[in-house]
Amino acid sequence: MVNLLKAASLKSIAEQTRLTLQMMVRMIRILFKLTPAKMTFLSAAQISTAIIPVLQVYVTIELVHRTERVIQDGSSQFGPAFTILLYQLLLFLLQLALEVYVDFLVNKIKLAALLHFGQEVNQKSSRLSLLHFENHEFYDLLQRVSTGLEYRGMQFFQSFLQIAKNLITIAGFVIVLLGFHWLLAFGILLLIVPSLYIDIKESGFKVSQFVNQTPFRRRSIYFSSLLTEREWAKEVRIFGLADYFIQQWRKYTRQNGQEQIDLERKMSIFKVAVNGFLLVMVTLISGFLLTLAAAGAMTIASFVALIQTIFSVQTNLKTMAVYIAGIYEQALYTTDLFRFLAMKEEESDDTPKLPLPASLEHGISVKNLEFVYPTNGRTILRDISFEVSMGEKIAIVGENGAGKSTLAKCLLGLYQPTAGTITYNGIPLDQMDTNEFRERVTAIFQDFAQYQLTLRENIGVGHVEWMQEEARLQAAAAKSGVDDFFHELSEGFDTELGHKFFGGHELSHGQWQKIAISRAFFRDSDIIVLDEPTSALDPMAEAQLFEHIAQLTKGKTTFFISHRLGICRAADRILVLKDGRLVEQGSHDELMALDGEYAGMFRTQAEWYQ
Ligand SMILES: Nc1ncnc2c1ncn2[C@@H]1O[C@H](COP(=O)(O)OP(=O)(O)OP(=O)(O)O)[C@@H](O)[C@H]1O
Repeated sequence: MVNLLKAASLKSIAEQTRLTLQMMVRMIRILFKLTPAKMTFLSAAQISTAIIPVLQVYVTIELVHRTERVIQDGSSQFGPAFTILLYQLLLFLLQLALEVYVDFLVNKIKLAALLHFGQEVNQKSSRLSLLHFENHEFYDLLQRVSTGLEYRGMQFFQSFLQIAKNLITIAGFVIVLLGFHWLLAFGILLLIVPSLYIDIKESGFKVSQFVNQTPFRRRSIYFSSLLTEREWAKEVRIFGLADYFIQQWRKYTRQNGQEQIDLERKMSIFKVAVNGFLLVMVTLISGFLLTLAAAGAMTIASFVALIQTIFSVQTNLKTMAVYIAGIYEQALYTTDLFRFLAMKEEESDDTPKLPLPASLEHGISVKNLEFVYPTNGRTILRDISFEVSMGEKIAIVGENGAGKSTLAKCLLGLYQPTAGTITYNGIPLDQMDTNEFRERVTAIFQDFAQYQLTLRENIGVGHVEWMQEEARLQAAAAKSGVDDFFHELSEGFDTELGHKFFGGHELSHGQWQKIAISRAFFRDSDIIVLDEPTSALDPMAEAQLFEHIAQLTKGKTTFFISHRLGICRAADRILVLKDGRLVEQGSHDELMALDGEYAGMFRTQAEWYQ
């Protein structure tokens, strides 16, 4: 720890201070912009409470004076002494009222901050490229910025106000002390330096520890969720995993907790030393006061009040050091927040984006497409080229891991190709207005969403503006086979689905998949991508769906990925991927005649049905 403290040079404190001031100004500006009136009242109320302790010193001096007179002259002096007691009561009541008011304002501002920063973080997450979600460091950062958002700005501002308040109080006390002897004031001011230094250092260590511990904290949360969430409950029981997961959870939780305790322990040695030094200094200053009293430089009343003042200053200094350290800590967390909010969004450059033409008569063209996952640097798609005419039904097939889903994500603009181009009607995907493009495409993935919401919302999110249109909902439900179990839903489209809220109606996996498919139909877009759309459907439902798909997607360009090669017969063209390369393409009959990769896979599957 000594080395740690040495390493934390004054230069790094200066750098930390610059960053802290920068973050503080930025954050406080945002809060004033969000709730100008409340922030102004809060500042005024906090500053008013700062003056009260200084007034209390004068009231105490006066009270001791008048009490002396009561002792000397008897009950005739009772009235004036009582008046001072009343003043004291009034000051306490005023302080109480201000504190209650401050609490109320703080809660209001905290809510405004939570709504503001929560929205910013959520909005940013939704606008970042999908690739960030493949990166563990991104999840670490996301976890750090989403924790305690309501406190971020407010703790900053409150610490700032508390420091200002304490400074005003200390300044008042220093003026009181100066009235007696300059040395008293000087000695008191000297006390601030060591406690401030040690607290700022501690905050720096705590934040870097918090950052370093994030992956382990996420691990511990993950193990806890494995034990508490329904998704995993079956396997945990069948495989008897509870003990193992609890052990793992304990391991990470204990490791982080122990490191924190170790840091506290090491810091506490320094803190005890510094605080011990402060107490010795306070005693010396009090001793000096005693010598002043002995020299007849002050009355008993002043002596009592000044002793009280010196101890109050010491408490105030300690509090202030804690708040200053808190500000440094907040600044480091806030840096994370602003870094996250400044991350480059999917569509961040200012070059004007091209609109997607109403008719896509020139079709889709993929040329020399290559894709490398940045997370592991592996080339997943290489040199893929093909053309698709509007209205064509394209099946994409291949073994597990061949790159089918990755290709679908590239076609949808969710992943940017590392090399090569994808054009829609001659316009490269990266030059197109993303929002407009996404309005024209729809996709259902293997891991489709099961929204724990009503059936209306589950289908309606395909096109939010149409969510209340019963006829459209019914049509989409009929096309995907949701009709088959609609009668089981007590509230029709307004039935809550899923187990998470309001005792919702739980569905089978295949029923959820039908709903996901109706969402795609509900959107009514020009281009449809279905990534294994029928994996959970029974053979009858699958056959029905494919009959429907042919009609429903009439005039629409459809890509469907499937391992069930039987349904590929319905496709106009089949693209066969192998190890990230396009090895064959053609109709079912053409590929069977070619007797290559596809024919081999088809025959193997067919054997199972014979
Ligand atoms: N997020 C990722 N980061 C790194 N590599 C990935 C990621 N997702 C997939 N891969 C790798 O890319 C390759 C292709 O995966 P992809 O999901 O596109 O295959 P697929 O043909 O759709 O497979 P399946 O039939 O099993 O669904 C696999 O080798 C996989 O390991």
